Amino acid sequence: MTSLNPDSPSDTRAGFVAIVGKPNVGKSTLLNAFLNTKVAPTSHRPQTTRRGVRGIFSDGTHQVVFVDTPGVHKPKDALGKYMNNEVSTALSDIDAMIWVVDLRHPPTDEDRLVARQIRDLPKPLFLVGNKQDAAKYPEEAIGLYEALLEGREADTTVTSLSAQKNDAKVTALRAQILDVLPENPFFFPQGSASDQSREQWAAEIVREQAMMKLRDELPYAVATRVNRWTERDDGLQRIEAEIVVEKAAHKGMVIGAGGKQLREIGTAARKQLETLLNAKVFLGLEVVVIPGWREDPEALRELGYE
Ligand SMILES: Nc1nc2c(ncn2[C@@H]2O[C@H](COP(=O)(O)OP(=O)(O)OP(=O)(O)O)[C@@H](O)[C@H]2O)c(=O)[nH]1
Repeated sequence: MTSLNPDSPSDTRAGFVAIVGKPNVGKSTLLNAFLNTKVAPTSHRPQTTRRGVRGIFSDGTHQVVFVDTPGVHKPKDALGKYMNNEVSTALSDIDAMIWVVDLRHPPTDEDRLVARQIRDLPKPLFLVGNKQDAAKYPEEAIGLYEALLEGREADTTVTSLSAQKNDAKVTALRAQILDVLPENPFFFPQGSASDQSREQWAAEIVREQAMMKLRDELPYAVATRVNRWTERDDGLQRIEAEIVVEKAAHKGMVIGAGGKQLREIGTAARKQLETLLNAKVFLGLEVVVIPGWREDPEALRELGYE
């Protein structure tokens, strides 16, 4: 890998670390906890993450580029295939990997799928048992996950924690990860937290809120994009965004009776954006139909899934 950042301090360690695991185990929550900020969307719904979002943590001498990945699952459509492909891509050129599992439950077939993908990769692995706060039998559970790595020869470190509580264990794990990074110049400037544009990031915040509020299959049939972002002299951030649905019938379902649901999504997203940007935000939201976008390669590309 070559340095993208000519201003890197000397004698540095830097590398890429993929965060993998089945849907809904807390990968994005862990990424946000490592960075103490929100770079990736999280929700109670599986498959919230669609792209390999990169979150960057730097101290004076180390830089780790975490690559959050969509949950590994059996794909049902072109979007699902793209999501699984993001995982394979993330694993293809990394310096270490984090496998996140949910300690509240024993392993499932999806966990076994992930274990098979990573077991023989000769890179340091951090097995993270997450949701310890809500697990009844965390020690038994982590043992079951460890057993799926039987035969693995490369370094494995096992930790149980609660990403949501973001306690000292998260900081300790981050320090252990920094320790295994190879000697490299920094890949990004010291202050960067993510490689996403602000528009991509804000679109993900809107999608997160839409996914939390919509029901049934609808959360999976929406995409979001920000088309315009202007800053007024008084600091107000004016963001124009679209919620994309697959069918005309879905449009009304997103908008809701009298526009109530769209207003709720917009208000929740605006509040998040205001907190995270520490600025007043005007968020304009429109719902548009791109028929069958989840199966349409061109539409997928246009929506940033390429
Ligand atoms: N109780 C508890 N819940 C957690 C913890 N970490 C994450 N969660 C919750 O688990 C859910 C899924 O979290 P995400 O971070 O979106 O999970 P993910 O693995 O990135 O999900 P995908 O997008 O499906 O791949 C959310 O409702 C989180 O609030 C934890 O430490 N304890």
